Amino acid sequence: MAAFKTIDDLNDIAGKRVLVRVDLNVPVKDGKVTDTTRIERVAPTILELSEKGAKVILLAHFGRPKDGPSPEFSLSLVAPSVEQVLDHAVLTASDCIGEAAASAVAKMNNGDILLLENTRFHKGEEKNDPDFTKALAANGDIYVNDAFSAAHRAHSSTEGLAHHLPAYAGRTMQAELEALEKGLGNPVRPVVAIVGGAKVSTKIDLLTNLVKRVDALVIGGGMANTFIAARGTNVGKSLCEHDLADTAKQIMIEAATAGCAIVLPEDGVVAREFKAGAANEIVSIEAIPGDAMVLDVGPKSVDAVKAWIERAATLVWNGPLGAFEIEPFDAATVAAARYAAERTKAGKLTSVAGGGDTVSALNHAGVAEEFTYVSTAGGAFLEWMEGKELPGVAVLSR
Ligand SMILES: Nc1ncnc2c1ncn2[C@@H]1O[C@H](COP(=O)(O)OP(=O)(O)OP(=O)(O)O)[C@@H](O)[C@H]1O
Ligand SMILES: O=C(O)[C@H](O)COP(=O)(O)O
Repeated sequence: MAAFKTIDDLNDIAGKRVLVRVDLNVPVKDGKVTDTTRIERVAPTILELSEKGAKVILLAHFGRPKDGPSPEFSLSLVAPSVEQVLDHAVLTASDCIGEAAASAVAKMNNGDILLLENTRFHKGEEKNDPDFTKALAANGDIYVNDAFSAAHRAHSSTEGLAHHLPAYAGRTMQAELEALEKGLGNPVRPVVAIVGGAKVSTKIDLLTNLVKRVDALVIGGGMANTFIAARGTNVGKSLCEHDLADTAKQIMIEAATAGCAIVLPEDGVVAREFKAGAANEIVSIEAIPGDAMVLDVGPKSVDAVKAWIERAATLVWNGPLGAFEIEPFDAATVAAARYAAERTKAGKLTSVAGGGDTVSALNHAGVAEEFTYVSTAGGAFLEWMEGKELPGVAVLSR
């Protein structure tokens, strides 16, 4: 039995007003949605509830408006894409509470889908203000949260509502929680984590939590330079947070105490310019030229990463191994991603990945679909990997 109620626990919902919190915080350029992934993820929940005859009322935030309503942050920009992805009419209302919302809800027929305006147009949303939460709750009989990627926020629409209405996890929330449980909650061992990306400073909590939870931690990307420098190795002009040497040492000590192997690059691909096609060479990590920077881990390191993936039953991944946006410094990330996908397809590995750049890197490698689960959440995925309790998830727990 799931640790939280899901749509499977909902019976006889025809005619019921179901408030569904979704994450429609999608990228928009020149007034058009440029990536509909998040809408596609919540579509199954919306359509399932609509098919069961519920009046489906969507609640979402969009951007970070500071001073109340503004056209730039209006969900009316996103509504046409929601309609397109759902292939179903989507009604809209000019507010998420008050008369505008109430009259739009009153006009709904069973199975209709209504998108209310940006919840963050009201200050009460981010304050989780009880009066605002009550005003939202007035339009619903049931609350379904399908916005894992906003679950690290204790806001009225992500947390507060669950105290006012019977609360259930939507299909995407359910899938995300089940995948994350397999990744770190109750994983099959050995568990290997790959953490890369630019800086240690943004991922200290993540690294500190992981060394206690996984059997091996592979560190790549720019952040590996900080660990290598902390060991006393010269990293030339590489991206490196020298002031975090003590933090890196402490993480290595904690890993040793917990029995977690730390895997650092043995070689690197160095260049003198941060640009696509820059002249480059492979060097041992102990011999980085003083005027060069490491932009990717080298072939020996890739072999070591693959060997760890081969040993692993579970892989969690956040952050690319190199500057994957500029070729040829995408090579290690692409090779490791493809190998993890191959092992997953062969049924040997459970692979869970998340993070904005990580998802782009897996898409670039052409294997995002082949991982066991790729999270569309940014901050929420990281906080979950850091071992923090997510308020929007905690409140759904049975
Ligand atoms: N050796 C390197 N030198 C400089 N930059 C690097 C290096 N390796 C990786 N990067 C950069 O790290 C960035 C990705 O790191 P980040 O930590 O942001 O990933 P993420 O956690 O998946 O993404 P997000 O923060 O968007 O969720 C990329 O822009 C990449 O170019
Ligand atoms: O885009 C996201 O990660 C979520 O929608 C949360 O948005 P926020 O960081 O503005 O709360």
